[in-house]
Amino acid sequence: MLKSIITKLTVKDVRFPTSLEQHGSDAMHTDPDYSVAYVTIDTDCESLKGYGITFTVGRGTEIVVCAVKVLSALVIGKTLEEIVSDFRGFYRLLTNDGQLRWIGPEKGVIQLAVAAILNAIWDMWARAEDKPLWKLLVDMDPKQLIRCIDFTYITDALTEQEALDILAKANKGKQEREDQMLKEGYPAYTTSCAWLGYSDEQLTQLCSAALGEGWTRFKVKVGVDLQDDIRRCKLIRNMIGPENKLMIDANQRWDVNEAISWVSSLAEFRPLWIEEPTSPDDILGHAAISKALAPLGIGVATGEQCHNRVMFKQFLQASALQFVQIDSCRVGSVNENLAILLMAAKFKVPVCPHAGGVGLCELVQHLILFDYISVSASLDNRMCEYVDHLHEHFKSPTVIRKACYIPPKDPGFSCEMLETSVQKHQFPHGEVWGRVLAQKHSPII
Ligand SMILES: C[C@H](O)[C@@H](O)CC(=O)C(=O)O
Ligand SMILES: [Mg+2]
Repeated sequence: MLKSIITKLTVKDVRFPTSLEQHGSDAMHTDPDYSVAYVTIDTDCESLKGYGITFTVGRGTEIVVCAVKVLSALVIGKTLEEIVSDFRGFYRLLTNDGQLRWIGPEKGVIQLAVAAILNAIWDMWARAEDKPLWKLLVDMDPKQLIRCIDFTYITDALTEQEALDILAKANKGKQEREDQMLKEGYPAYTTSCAWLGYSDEQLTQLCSAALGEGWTRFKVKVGVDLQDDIRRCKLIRNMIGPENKLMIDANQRWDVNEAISWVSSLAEFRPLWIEEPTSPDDILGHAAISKALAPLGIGVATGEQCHNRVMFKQFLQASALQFVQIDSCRVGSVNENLAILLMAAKFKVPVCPHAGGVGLCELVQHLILFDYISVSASLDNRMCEYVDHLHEHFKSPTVIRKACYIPPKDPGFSCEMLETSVQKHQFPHGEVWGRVLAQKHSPII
C-alpha cells in the first residue's frame, strides 16, 4: 500500500447554508455558512484513497479551492512511502515553495490549503495502516513522530530532544490511558446552545435539553452588547447551576482595554475562560488581558485563528494564554499540531481544542486522544469542544456518549463525506444551493 503512487487530487467547494438559522453565529461572523474545501486523493491502488478537508465559512472557500489546485502539482506522482518516510521534508515542500511562500508563509489561505492536502495524506496513511489516525499516532515510534515535525523557528522553545523526552516520560501509563479512553471517552463541552443569533427561548430550550443529555460544560457567545451578554450569561448560569462550567467567546471583538473591562463585568458569572478577546495576532495584548483577568480567576483561551506553530510558541513564551485551542485545519495539519501539543506540554498549558464547523469535531478528536494518551497524560482543566451540527454528512461521524468523545474505530482521519451530501451541497450548482440562491439576492453571490 505504501508504494502506491498518487495519481489524482480533486478538490470541491462544499457549503452548508447554516447562516439561514444563525447556527455558528458570533460577534464577528454574523452569517457563517459552514463550508469545506474537500480534497480527495486517488492512487494507482484502487482501494487506497485519502480524504481531507479544511474548514471555512462561505465565500472564502472558492479561494482556498484555488490554492489547493495550485499546490496539487507538488503532490501528484509521489508515493505515500516517499512522503511519510520524510514527512518533515514533504511538509516543507508544501509550505516553503519558492513562489507560493510569498503569499504565506505558513498563514492565511495558503496554510488552510496545505491543511486540507496534508489532512488527506494523513487519512491515507492511517487507512494504509488500517488504523484510526489517533491509533496510528499512539503506536508510532517517537523518533518517527518527531521526524514528521518541522522544528524551524521553534527550537528556542522546544528542541527535538525535549520533544522526545516528553514522549518518553508519557510512555508510563500509556496503555492504561488508551484503555480508559476506549471505555469512557474524552470529556467534551458544548457550544450548540448559545450562538449569538439565537433567541433567549432557543437558548433556554437547547440548554435544558443539553443538561438532560448529561452536558456539564457550556460555551456562550458574547461581545456585541454588554447588557445582552449579562442577561444571557445570567440565564445560562442559573440553568446550569454553580458547579457546571461556563466559558465565553468574543471571537476577536474588542480592543485590549475594552476586553478587560467587558469581561470584568461578566466575572460574577464565573467564566472559566474568555476566548479570543481581541485580535488573534496580538500576543502582547493577550498577555495584558491574561494578567488583568487572573485575579478574577478567568483565563484566556485562543488558537482557532492562530495560524502556525511560531505564533503558538510566542503566546506560550509570553504567558498570553491559559488554554491552547488547537484547530485541525487552521495550521499545517497533524504535522504542525504535533509541534503545538508538545510545546503546550513543555509549558504546562492545557490543550482544549477548537471544534465544530463542518468536520472539525471528526478530525480534532484524533489529536486530543493522542495528546492525552501519548503527550500530556492529564485531563486536568482539559476538554474538547463539541458542536452538534452536520455530522450526518460524514461516513464515520463522531460518537458522543455522556458528554464524551468515544474514540473512532474506522481506519483514517474520519473526514470522508457522503457522496450524496457532497453533490447536494457543492457550491453553486448542488441542488441545495439551487434552492437557496433562488431566494437570496446578495450582490456578492
Ligand atoms: C464562526 C464559527 O461558528 C465560530 O463562532 C466558532 C467558534 O468560535 C468556536 O466554536 O469557538
Ligand atoms: Mg471560538
